[in-house]
Amino acid sequence: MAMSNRVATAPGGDQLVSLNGAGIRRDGRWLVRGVDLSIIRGEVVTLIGPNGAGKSTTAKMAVGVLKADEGSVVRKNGLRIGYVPQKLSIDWTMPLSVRRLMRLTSPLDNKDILSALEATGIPHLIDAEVRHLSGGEFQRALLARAIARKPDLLVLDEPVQGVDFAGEAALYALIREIRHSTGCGILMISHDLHMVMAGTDTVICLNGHVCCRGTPETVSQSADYAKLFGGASQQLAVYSHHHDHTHLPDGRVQHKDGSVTDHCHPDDGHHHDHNGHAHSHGEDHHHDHDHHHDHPHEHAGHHHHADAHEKTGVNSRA
Ligand SMILES: Nc1ncnc2c1ncn2[C@@H]1O[C@H](COP(=O)(O)OP(=O)(O)OP(=O)(O)O)[C@@H](O)[C@H]1O
Repeated sequence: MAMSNRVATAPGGDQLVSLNGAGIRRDGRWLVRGVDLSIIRGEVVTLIGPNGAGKSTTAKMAVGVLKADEGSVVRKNGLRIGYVPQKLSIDWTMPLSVRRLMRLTSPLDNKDILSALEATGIPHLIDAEVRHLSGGEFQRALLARAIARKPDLLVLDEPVQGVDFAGEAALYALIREIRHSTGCGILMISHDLHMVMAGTDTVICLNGHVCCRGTPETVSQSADYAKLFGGASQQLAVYSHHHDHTHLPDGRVQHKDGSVTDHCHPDDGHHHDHNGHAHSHGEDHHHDHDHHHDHPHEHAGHHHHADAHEKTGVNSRA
């Protein structure tokens, strides 16, 4: 039986949002239930879980787009939230510039718009048509829109969908950098397990309920996690041990000693592609980078473009 959502009172300490036994019920079925989670300033919490596990539903409860049918959701008074939803509904027949997209959900002056676009690496696209953006550029624009509000809490629902491999790494690096420079808390949903592990404090594994939680290391060793993710869980440990360089938004590579080069070093830790297989540097990896610099529309991942646009549009609640 659904209980009423308790009136929000400010959580203690530095807690930005806290869900306690929160659940959403639709058409006589619990989409997700019994979710306990809280996020403090500077913390990155990542939700993982299979399709339909209730990750987006949980994010929407945290943001306030959905009201919990059971349990409570408490947001800090005056909390500013930057939200990148998984799906947006944009009318693609209407002309819409990046600048206007940024202003749809909050009043922003040109300076704020430009500095957010600079942070996500696409200031040159400020007057570009949104429908002409590549998948990765579109995600960067959405992220810029979310950070331009100078949020205390960033909620990112699959922020790298449709983004090619090099762009994915760069966007995750950017998200980590935003956390460090602003001290905001981040609630993130991701399917890219190996990618998020490096930048996550707490992982919550959902499957209609919280299946397991803890540090990335604890969760990756949990039996429940292994059951849900099978083989992918094995490859994760390999990645986290070998991650020693970061891809910057402009495609260059920052090494653990702080130096920046155009490409990876031959002895850099290996990445994994989407199947979790390591690939050799100097082959497809260089290829990715060259394309990243010169032909942003010809990325290996460009086939996601239409899909990303189909799945995403503007959500006025963001
Ligand atoms: N308004 C709704 N009415 C009925 N069912 C819904 C509604 N919204 C979501 N669902 C169902 O709730 C379940 C959880 O959806 P949710 O979008 O939260 O999953 P998810 O973990 O984010 O999945 P994915 O990884 O595929 O994005 C799904 O089975 C979905 O079909």
